[in-house]
Amino acid sequence: MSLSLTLPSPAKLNLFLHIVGRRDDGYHELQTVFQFLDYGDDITFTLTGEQTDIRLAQPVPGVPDDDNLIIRAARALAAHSRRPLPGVVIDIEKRLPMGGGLGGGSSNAATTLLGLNHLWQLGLSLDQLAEIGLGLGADVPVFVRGHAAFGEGVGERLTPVDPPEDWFLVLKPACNINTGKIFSEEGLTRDTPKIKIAPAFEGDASRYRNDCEDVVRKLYPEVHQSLEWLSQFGPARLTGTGACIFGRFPTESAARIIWESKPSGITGFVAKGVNISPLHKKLTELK
Ligand SMILES: C[C@](O)(CO)[C@H](O)COP(=O)(O)OP(=O)(O)OC[C@H]1O[C@@H](n2ccc(N)nc2=O)[C@H](O)[C@@H]1O
Ligand SMILES: Nc1ncnc2c1ncn2[C@@H]1O[C@H](COP(=O)(O)OP(=O)(O)OP(=O)(O)O)[C@@H](O)[C@H]1O
Repeated sequence: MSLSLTLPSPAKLNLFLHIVGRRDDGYHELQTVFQFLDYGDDITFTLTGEQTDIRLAQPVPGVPDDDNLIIRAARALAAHSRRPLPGVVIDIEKRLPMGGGLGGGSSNAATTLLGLNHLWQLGLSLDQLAEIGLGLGADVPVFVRGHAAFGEGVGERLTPVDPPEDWFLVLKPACNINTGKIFSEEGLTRDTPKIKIAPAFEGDASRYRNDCEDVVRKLYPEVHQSLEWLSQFGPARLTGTGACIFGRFPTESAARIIWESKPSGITGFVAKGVNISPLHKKLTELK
């Protein structure tokens, strides 16, 4: 077995996001479809001689190591296994914007859980890893399970779905949005009627929407302007609580033509929507 392993940590999109209620603990009940993108961070795990010494090769700017979801995931897994384990140095190549609604931190946690389960040869099931992941964040379980899904509850009740694997243009308006702030806004829609069954196909833009969008447009003019610009070319939507927005295109070249004409000052990327996570594809190849 190799002592070093590099694994993808992909982005997710919320193809739609409905807020259907609020739990007693204040958390919002959602209905959403998660699809992965073939674009994200890369994480390299290198085993060291020292016993259960878990550290980052370099910090993620703005995130103290003890708060980093990579470190928290590795420690949670080590605590669960309750035995001495080889130390590990973890190096991340960050491409996903933070606080963008692309689930970067949650994806990093899931890649760490699956990567170290493999390298440490713990043999935990996806169910066990998803449960550990849920303790780290509501978006972690879908990244652990690795299949596009209709998510309910706070996103932990997952039903696999297969939306079309189209191309997306993802734009990051020049602002950062705090998820907690959006969920605490008074004007947020919280009573969208529940969909009874997992949508077989998310193609009808008028039936499904992102309930955070109106509030985010009002608070962040940059997001409003980007949505107005992108919606000239077809339906444009917010992912998660933003700030990233996306448009869907049938081909890569169609998405790239629009990307070339984007207004200055906006960053972003073109990526393919995929129903099997690139993380799981890579792990299957290793077996
Ligand atoms: C919006 C989504 O990205 C959709 O996929 C996720 O539900 C966000 O999940 P997450 O990143 O794990 O969210 P956190 O960063 O833990 O949430 C920050 C804060 O947002 C609020 N929050 C979050 C998720 C949720 N379903 N209801 C909430 O009310 C809570 O006050 C929480 O303390
Ligand atoms: N490894 C990590 N990568 C990115 N952010 C991290 C990481 N560990 C902890 N964080 C913290 O998590 C916060 C949210 O980051 P993340 O990239 O997951 O946001 P997001 O894309 O909006 O996610 P979501 O869609 O789940 O709301 C960051 O602002 C940062 O403080």
